[in-house]
Parts: sequence; structure tokens; C-alpha cells
Amino acid sequence: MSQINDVAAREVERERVQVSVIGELFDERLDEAREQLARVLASQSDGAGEVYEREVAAGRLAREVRRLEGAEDGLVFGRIDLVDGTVLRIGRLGLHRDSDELPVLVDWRAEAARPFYEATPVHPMKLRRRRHLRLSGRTVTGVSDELLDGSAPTAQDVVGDGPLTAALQERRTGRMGAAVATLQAEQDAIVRSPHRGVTVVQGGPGTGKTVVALHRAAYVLYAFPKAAERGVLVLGPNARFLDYICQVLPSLGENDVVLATCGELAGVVPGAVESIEVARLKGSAALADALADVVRSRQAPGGDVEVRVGQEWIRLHDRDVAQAREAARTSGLAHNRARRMFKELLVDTLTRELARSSIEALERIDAQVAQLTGLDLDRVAAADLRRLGVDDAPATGADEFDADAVRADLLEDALIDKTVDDLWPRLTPGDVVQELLTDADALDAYLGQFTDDQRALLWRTPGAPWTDADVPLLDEAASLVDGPPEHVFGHIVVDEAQELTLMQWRMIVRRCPGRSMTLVGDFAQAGPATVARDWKEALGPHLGGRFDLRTLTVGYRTTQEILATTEDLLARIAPNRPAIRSIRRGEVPRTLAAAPESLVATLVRELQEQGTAYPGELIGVICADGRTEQLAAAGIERHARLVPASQARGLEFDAAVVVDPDGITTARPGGERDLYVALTRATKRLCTITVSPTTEITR
Ligand SMILES: Nc1ncnc2c1ncn2[C@@H]1O[C@H](COP(=O)(O)OP(=O)(O)OP(=O)(O)O)[C@@H](O)[C@H]1O
Repeated sequence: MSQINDVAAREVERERVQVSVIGELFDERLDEAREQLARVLASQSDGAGEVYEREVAAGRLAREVRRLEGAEDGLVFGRIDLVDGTVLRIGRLGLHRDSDELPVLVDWRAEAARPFYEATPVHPMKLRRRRHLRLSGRTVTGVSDELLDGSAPTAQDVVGDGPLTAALQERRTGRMGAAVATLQAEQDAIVRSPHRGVTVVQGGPGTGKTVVALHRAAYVLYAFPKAAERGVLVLGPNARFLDYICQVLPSLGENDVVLATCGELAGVVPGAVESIEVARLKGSAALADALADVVRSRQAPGGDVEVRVGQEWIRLHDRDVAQAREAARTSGLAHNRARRMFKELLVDTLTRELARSSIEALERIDAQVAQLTGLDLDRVAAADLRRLGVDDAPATGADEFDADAVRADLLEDALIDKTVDDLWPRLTPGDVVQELLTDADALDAYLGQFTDDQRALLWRTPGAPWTDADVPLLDEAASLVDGPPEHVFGHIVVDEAQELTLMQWRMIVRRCPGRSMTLVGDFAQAGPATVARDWKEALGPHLGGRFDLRTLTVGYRTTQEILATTEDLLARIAPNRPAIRSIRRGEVPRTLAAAPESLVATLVRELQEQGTAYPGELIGVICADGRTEQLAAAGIERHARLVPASQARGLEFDAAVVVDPDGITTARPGGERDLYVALTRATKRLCTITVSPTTEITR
């Protein structure tokens, strides 16, 4: 035993020396970046060009400083020894010295680091040994080795508990940490996949879908420069979830990834909630067609048009207006942009009409003069010109009409603009959505496939605040009236992707012209607004079958004991889903019963007892949304994180107390799936408190 300890201590000491060398190089790089930034900020710049260049340089350097600072913690975590004797150290970023052939530190995303994650004794990938380093700050505190080539351990090998076990035993902090040191082979294969299109990752709760999604985002930034240039977006279901994951990418040295919810993406702050039935209806793709119909209905609906030009009224024929309308519609431009084209075509027609009427008027005058005086005015004018020595033919009415000048005047004419406004009004996204949803006739006309009851549900009071389900409708309307979103991304990661409605998918796909996405989720955890039952149904309308589907099978969060208690529930909500294999063991979950009036006391006692027995652990209390207020008022948040079941997706705690499971099940449609989510949040202990008026409290 002491011999093993001696070997370990000696190897730790050796690694300390190497890690401190790497640390020195890291400090040099950080100091250099900070100094350069300070120099650029202090420099004087003359003229707009120089100011711009200075700002660009300062931005780049500030990003570099943040990248280095973010990766400092746990900078080095691994080492691989190849059978040919080459040694590479793996870390959160790469470090090179010009004088050395091999990198001092290999970025975990580099191809050279792949064997660190994927080598197995069956496929050793030319490795003899894989070593994990445990660090406290910059000091190496432990090493553990795996021998992969079948060779026997030598006096330099420290074969012991894997680092994954240590990582999983750590207390939860309420914020997810990077798993870069312990990514498992099936996860790494997805993170590092060369597939640039859409990758879908499915798997039960705790199989590391979020871990994979976030590390994939970091990998894309590293390995796909074109996508990285356009930026990466991580989309999550709500602000609570984004807060939970917000530290992972900065700790991988990536600070420029945008984290957002759908509402943030569309720039809309919902001010009201609505029923699940309404949210579901609004998620249907039929709404996209209906909104497009509303916009079309505002584009020169038909009939002749009288236009006032100066003191004259000019009649434009239905067919001319229709021609302008069709040309503008088929231009591929969004409504407000196509308005200009429509106006120009209309003005062209008007100009022609004016030319024609002015020629007619002149000819009429000529004819009247000839009738009254017997003079042919054109001939008289020609004779006058010849006398004056001017040979040119006299101007006809058509020559006198300056079409370009008239056209330019008409384009600026306020009355014409007013006419165009009536025919092709400028629209806002809000106008379009309101027009559909606040007008029963519009609902009847454009959503004929819905029942009367469904249309009645969709009707909203004019001016009522927007809801979550309105966000993708507003976004759809924005794309119809103003065109595609200005800000698009090179790669989009969607977590809890099973939650998205068809309308939400449309808003995401719109922002990813390259169709490069990582989508992770689990339909057994789908919320009530989800109507699709699998990826084909959810993605088919937008991506066809063009996605690479991967499945994660190993659970890293929920213990085997907890998963066992959810088997019946899972069989009901997802009959064909194979159970996942968890690598965690723990206590058998407990159930308490409380009468309604003693629920709070039972819960507080349970939390106090857990707090005493396991100080410092993070406990989550999960209840039906409608019960949150009661529990918050009782001061539950002094002991635990209080989470409404609708917002528990993706979160994780050391221990979970699920309050009134029946209440969660019946609170909203698909409540059994909410309960499944709630029961699978704990890494160590689960306690369920049932509420029943007739049950005596049992302990
Ligand atoms: N390779 C790994 N190394 C260390 N920890 C890991 C690894 N993979 C997953 N975990 C941990 O397992 C837990 C569950 O991971 P994660 O949240 O990514 O699962 P999930 O599949 O997204 O879960 P859910 O379906 O509930 O959203 C997290 O604490 C995560 O850090």
C-alpha cells in the first residue's frame, strides 16, 4: 500500500514540475495579451479609420484576455503517452513555444487529443497510457492512469479510481461545470463529429446531452472556422436553465457564444401566460400559412383604383394593379421591401397613363383649333420654325411630355404615397399577428382547418400583452414583412429541443442558413405544448430526414435506485424507450405522506434533517407550478432551491424533494412527463411527499 502511495507521490511531484512550466508559459501569454491591450487602449488615433482599427484591435485583445482568463482554472487535466514514447499534455487550450516541435499543451479539441477521450484497451489508438491529473488551483494533487496497450503497470504508473468517479462525487453548485476532463467515448464521438449538418442527440435524463451540446459548441468554434465566424447560438428553454449552464463555455475559453431563449432571440418580452391548448394551437404550422395569408390580403386586394395626381383623377385598371402586385410578390422581397417595387411599377403605369392623357389633350386642342380657325397648328409651328432657320421637326405632344421628370415627381408625391399606403400598407409584425388573432373573420378565413372552438380559443383581445407562444408568430410575421433576421448564426445548439413547437423550429431554422445544428433532447420529457412524438415529426417539415441521430445510453446523474422507481412511469409515457444504464448507485428513494395542512411542516422538517445530515448539499424542491407561491411564502427558499415543475427540465441537485406528485401529474396536460422530469433531477437522494387528506403522516 505504502509502495503505491510512494509511486503516486513521486508521479504527482513530477507532474507538478511540468504543470508549473506550463503555468509559466500561460502567464507569459496572459501578460503579453494584457500588455498589448493596455498599449492599444492608451494609444492615440487620428481619423475615423485609425479609431476603427484601434477598436477592432482592442476588441480582439480583450477577447483573447478573457479567453485565457476563463481557461485558467483546471488548465491542464490530462496526459497521453504514446507507444513510441511521445508524451502530450492535454488542456483547456493549446500552448506552443516556437522553439519546440511538440506543443507544450494540446487543446482538448485538437485531433491529437482524440485518443485521450476515445482510446480503449480494445482500440488503444497507439496509446500506452492515459493519465488524468487532479489540480487544486495550479497545484497537482493527484494522478490516475489507465494502461491501454495491455502492458503491465510499471513503477511510473498510478492505476486507481477513475476521474469520472471523482467528478461525479463532487457537490452540485447550482451551476453546471465543464466535463472536458472526463468526456466519455460515446459523448466525445459526437462532440468531435466531422458532420457539419444537423446532429440530433437523444438519451434519457442525465445521459450528458447538455454536456455534449455545450462541448460540441466549443468544438465547432475550434474546428469549423466558417461557422465560428458567423457565431454560435445556444438556445435553452428558460432563463433559469441558461443560468444553470452559463459557466460551461467561458470555462472552456469560449466567451462569444450567445445564450438565449426564443423570446430573447426575437426581442420580445412576453407579458402574459396562456393555456396549454392555446399554446399548442399557436405552435401549429397552420399559423405560418395564416400569417402569410394575412399579409397577402393587405397587398392590393383588387379592383380598379382612382389616383389623384395634382387636380386630376387617373383610373388604374385592375389588371395593371394586379400586374404590379404579382411582380412585387414574386420578387422574393418581404412585404415592406416589396412595397417600393410595387410603388415604382404603379408609378410607371401612372406615368404612361399621364403621357397618354396629355397627348390626347393636346390632340383634342389641335382638333378644336382646326375646327374653329381652319389652321393646322403643327404645320403653322413648323413654318414658323423654318422662317427662323430652325429645321427641326415641330415637337409633338409625346416629345413635350418629359416622362422621367414626371415619374420622379410622382415617386415623391405625398398623395401617391397615400394611395400606395392604402393598397400596400407598411406593416409591423405586431399588426399582422393582431390582424389574424383579434379578428374573428380573419380567423375563419385563414384557419378554416381549425374547429370553431379552436378558433374561439385563438381569439385574443386587441392590445393584450404577448405570450410565449406569440413569440414565434411575431418572428414569422417579422420575416414576412421585413425579411430574414439580420443576425444569423453559423451553428445553433438547441437544448431541451423536444420542447419546441413547429413555429419555434421555423424561427430557429431561419437563423441558421447553413443548417449546421446540434439538437439535444428527450421526448419522454416533453412538455405539454409539444405535439411531435419523435424527431422525424418535429424536424421533418424543416429539415426533411437530413439529420444524424445519435443516442446516449449511460446515465451520469440519476442513481440506479431512483431510475428503478421511475420504470412504470416511463413505460406509460414512453413505452418503447429502452431504460438507461446509470453508473451511479445511491440510497433507495423515500416517500413521505402529509395531510394538506401539515405539508409545509413535513417539508420543512425533511429539509432541516437533510441539511443537518448533509451540510452544504444543494437540495431542489420541485412542485406543481400552482403550489410554488404557497411554498415560497412558507420560506422554503431558506433551505432549498424552489422550482416549479414546468421549469425543472435540465436542472440538477444533490437531493430532490418532489412535493405532491399527483398535483404535478394533474396540473397540466402531459403532467406525467413533468413528474418524470422532477423525479430524475437528483444525483444522490430523492424524497417524495404525497399529499392526501385521508393519509396519516408516516415517516
Ligand atoms: N463525461 C462526463 N463527465 C463528468 N460528468 C458528466 C459527464 N457526462 C455527464 N456528466 C454529468 O452528468 C449530469 C447530467 O448531465 P446532463 O445535464 O448533460 O444530462 P442531460 O442528458 O442533459 O439531462 P436531462 O435530460 O435531464 O436534461 C451532469 O452533472 C453532468 O455534469
